[in-house]
Amino acid sequence: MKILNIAVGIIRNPQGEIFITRRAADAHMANKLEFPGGKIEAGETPEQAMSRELQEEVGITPVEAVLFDKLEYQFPDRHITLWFWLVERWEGQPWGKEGQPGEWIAQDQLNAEDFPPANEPVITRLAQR
Ligand SMILES: Nc1nc2c([nH]c(=O)n2[C@@H]2O[C@H](COP(=O)(O)OP(=O)(O)OP(=O)(O)O)[C@@H](O)[C@H]2O)c(=O)[nH]1
Ligand SMILES: [Mg+2]
Repeated sequence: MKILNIAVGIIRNPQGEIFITRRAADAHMANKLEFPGGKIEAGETPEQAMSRELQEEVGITPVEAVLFDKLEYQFPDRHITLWFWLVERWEGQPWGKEGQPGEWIAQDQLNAEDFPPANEPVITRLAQR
């Protein structure tokens, strides 16, 4: 059983839109929408991991991040702990730096079925506000 610790960023602009990317066709949860992020490496805090991943994947540097939620999820082959950081201040402009499509989506238009199942409580919370 794989144990994964993941930190992701919910990048939200003043219009209430969130920057979402699409997972690669050959990745776990292929073609699903996702919040940019990835595995927390040894010696990193969850916030440091999120910040590094946002620089690597979407080319921004978070200036401030607030923990939005922490969830556990059991897949058939892996157990994941997900840290969701709300990022409303950053430097740079997010884009799909690794070739992945990225787009701004109004948070009340987000659809839980488009994301990995672990994200469901977070999508529900975001869609309500
Ligand atoms: N990035 C991201 N991963 C998520 C989300 N929800 C979710 O269940 N996951 C799962 O968390 C894991 C994240 O892995 P990842 O592929 O982004 O990790 P990474 O960037 O370090 O990838 P790499 O090591 O292949 O370069 C995957 O198993 C993925 O399915 C999400 O919203 N964003
Ligand atoms: Mg990733």
